[in-house]
Amino acid sequence: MADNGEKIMNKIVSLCKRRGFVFQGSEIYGGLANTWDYGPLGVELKQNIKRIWWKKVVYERDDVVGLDSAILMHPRVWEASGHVAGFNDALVDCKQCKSRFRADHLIEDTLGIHAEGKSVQELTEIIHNNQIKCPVCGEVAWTDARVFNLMFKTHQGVVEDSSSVVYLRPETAQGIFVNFKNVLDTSRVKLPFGIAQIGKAFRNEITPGNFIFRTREFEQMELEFFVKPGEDMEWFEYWRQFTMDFFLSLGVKKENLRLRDHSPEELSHYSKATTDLEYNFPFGWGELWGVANRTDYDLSKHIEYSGKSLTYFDQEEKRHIVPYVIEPSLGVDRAMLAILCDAYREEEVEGETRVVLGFHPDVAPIKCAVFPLFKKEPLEELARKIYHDLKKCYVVEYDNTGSIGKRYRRQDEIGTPYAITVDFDSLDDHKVTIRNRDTMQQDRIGIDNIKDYLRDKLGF
Ligand SMILES: Nc1ncnc2c1ncn2[C@@H]1O[C@H](COP(=O)(O)OP(=O)(O)OP(=O)(O)O)[C@@H](O)[C@H]1O
Repeated sequence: MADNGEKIMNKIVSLCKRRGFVFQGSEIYGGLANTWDYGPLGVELKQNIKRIWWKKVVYERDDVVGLDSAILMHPRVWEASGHVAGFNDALVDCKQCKSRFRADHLIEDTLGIHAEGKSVQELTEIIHNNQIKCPVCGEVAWTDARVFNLMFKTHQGVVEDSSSVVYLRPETAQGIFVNFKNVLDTSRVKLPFGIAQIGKAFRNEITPGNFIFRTREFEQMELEFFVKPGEDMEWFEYWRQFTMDFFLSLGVKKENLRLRDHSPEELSHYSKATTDLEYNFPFGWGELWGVANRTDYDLSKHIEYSGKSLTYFDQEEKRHIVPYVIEPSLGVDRAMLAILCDAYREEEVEGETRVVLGFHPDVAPIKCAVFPLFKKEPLEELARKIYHDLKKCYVVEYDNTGSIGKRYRRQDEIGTPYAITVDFDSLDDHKVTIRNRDTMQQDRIGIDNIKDYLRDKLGF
């Protein structure tokens, strides 16, 4: 990571901890490596991201329905999907310092070439032929690359034998495929249609890191969009563009987003075309949202393994078909990190640095703050009344400690778009001062107009 990128990441991580966005997991026990807990503001930010995604992908459309399937599934699901045999990453160890790396990442980071999808033999050769140095100790002393299955295995019930093995799902998608028929039979959906789901996924990543970018437990927002074969590439293009538009609509800067198409060698075994929406994180470009044309691979495999008919009767053609599927898959935690990184800025104001999270109002954890100018009655009484009244519509915070300047800074730092100050004049003229986070401009408005004002400015 470039020095500046590392500095910015450190600032974001420390802000997240200091203000209650993200805490180290199990911190009082020394922490469990690469686990993170979302604090009071983090959970709001995360919920907002999920709610916006659900609104855009499910509620605003008439061709997508929702689902919430179980994390633990029949082990045959993962045999059918190819995860038991093939959900592997290749790892290499440095014999000198014992550091462990994901082979494709080691190659990408040191040689700058994409190595995803290459065989262990190919990865081993590239590492040896290029005499890649260990990023930790600088030696060239690698083991051969070897595969490692990323699924977490556990046991269901009291007997721990091979018949009780279950996996923590490594993606939410398979829960959708196995419910394809249930949804078809109960929802009167017609092709093209999608099934959306938000939920936890688990991968025993070889090298987790970069804060909440890569963890072993994370959340996904996945859509499986079923289409007629032959219409798949059209829909692939549609969802590819959707991903970019989604983040632009949340105010994420265009120059920090790019769509990267996978080369034929990089494509997963099930995919006809894949594009990643990538974000320019402080540590470099990274995948945010993967869009894959999974063809009829998954449904066909489940037909084969379950013996059940997972077909769709095409009324026009009067025949059963196995639909193709386009999958846009977005990580909640990565989306949150991208939004945090994009929103973070430092500005010089009157000789002081102010830190701002310039969140789009839709994602901002707190929409408005209410301050009494002084900690005194009847100022507080009026301020509290305004606060309680606003709470019925928005997530609002009340703050009566420190100077007004300090209180503004505290709200800037957590991305609150508006702050209202109740002063002595408010008692007579029934007006308050409302201040915009970004322009720092202040308007004097009637107390009765606060809700209209906010609705107009926030857009909801
Ligand atoms: N370990 C993880 N931690 C956090 N989010 C993840 C993780 N793995 C995947 N995701 C999220 O789920 C989305 C879809 O998963 P997908 O299987 O396409 O990822 P992937 O290609 O394996 O990711 P990567 O190449 O970064 O390992 C990703 O775009 C990402 O946002």
